[in-house]
Amino acid sequence: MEVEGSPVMRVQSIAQAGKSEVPPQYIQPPSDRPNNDAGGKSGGGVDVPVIDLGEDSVREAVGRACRDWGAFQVTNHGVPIRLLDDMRKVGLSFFNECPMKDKLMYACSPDSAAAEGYGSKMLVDSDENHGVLDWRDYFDHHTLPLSRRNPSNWPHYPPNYREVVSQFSDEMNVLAQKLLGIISESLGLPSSSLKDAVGEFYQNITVSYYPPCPQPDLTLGLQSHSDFGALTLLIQDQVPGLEVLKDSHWYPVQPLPEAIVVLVSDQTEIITNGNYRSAVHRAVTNSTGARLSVATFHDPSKTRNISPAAEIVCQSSPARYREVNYGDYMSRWYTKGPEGKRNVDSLLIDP
Ligand SMILES: O=C(O)CCC(=O)C(=O)O
Ligand SMILES: [Fe+2]
Repeated sequence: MEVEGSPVMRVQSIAQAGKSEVPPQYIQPPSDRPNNDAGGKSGGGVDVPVIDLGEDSVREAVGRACRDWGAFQVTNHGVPIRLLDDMRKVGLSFFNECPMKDKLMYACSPDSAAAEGYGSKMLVDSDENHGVLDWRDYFDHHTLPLSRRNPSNWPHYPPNYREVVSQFSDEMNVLAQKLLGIISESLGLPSSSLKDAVGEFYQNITVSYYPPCPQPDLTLGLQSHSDFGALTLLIQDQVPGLEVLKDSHWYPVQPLPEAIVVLVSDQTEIITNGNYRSAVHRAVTNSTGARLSVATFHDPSKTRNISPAAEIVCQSSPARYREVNYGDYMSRWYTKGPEGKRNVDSLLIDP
């Protein structure tokens, strides 16, 4: 029965029906299609940097990557590789092995932003977003602070699912804190600067499942956007799909099973007064195999006001961004949609 609007379609069910064409709602306008960027991909051997966190010059390397890309991969990060593998494994089992009726027991409300559970549609319905759908299903978990973590809202299958997600959440929290410290130091700030500006982490973990798509040239797994929080950590499986925009070209992020992708997000751009800009990224689809990624978002609390750090703003470099309440910023993102643009630009004092 239809409750409100049209029922949510599960991309996995559409893919399993085996049609040679995707429904029209999934077809991107020509300007947003993946092959629009002819010749840009991996141009001249340029790649999203891979940084060994154990190396001596880590601050310089992180600073350069944040400035040039807003994105990098880290190795030697201290998170057990076994846990990365387990996280991918349980995520995949939920999508591949749970019958649809079980998955639907966890369906999240399509009418509220960032609701926990099984979803297929990122934005809330509104007149303001144009509504091409992503070729993706996902499961969103609220993981931190611990008062938000309720594992009984998460899949009961496979049996170790909840335990693995809890451990993964804790490890990502430690790594995100460490990275905010390094990023602060890379700007010549005390290591606690960014952490103090963000406050207690609100952490969400989204497992994204991109089924094979019969028309990868016309669709996107996830439309172009920058993440709206402070710092995103992402792991992917061996199937490529994540791309980062740099100088108007899209660069694939090479799957490295032991590495963790770091994406500078909008609040870090504001706090660093634009010294570091958030990474615009998207996911493309392919016709041969499903792809899985796990993104861990570290955000301020909704009540927090975010503005350029006092240590950075001085007479010679005045604030370039207006102060914003994080909760307001987030709800605007979910109604308006990213539309391939950086919403953070709307806060620029002198665009
Ligand atoms: O699947 C990916 O690699 C990208 C996921 C992502 O960007 C997101 O969930 O915000
Ligand atoms: Fe993202």
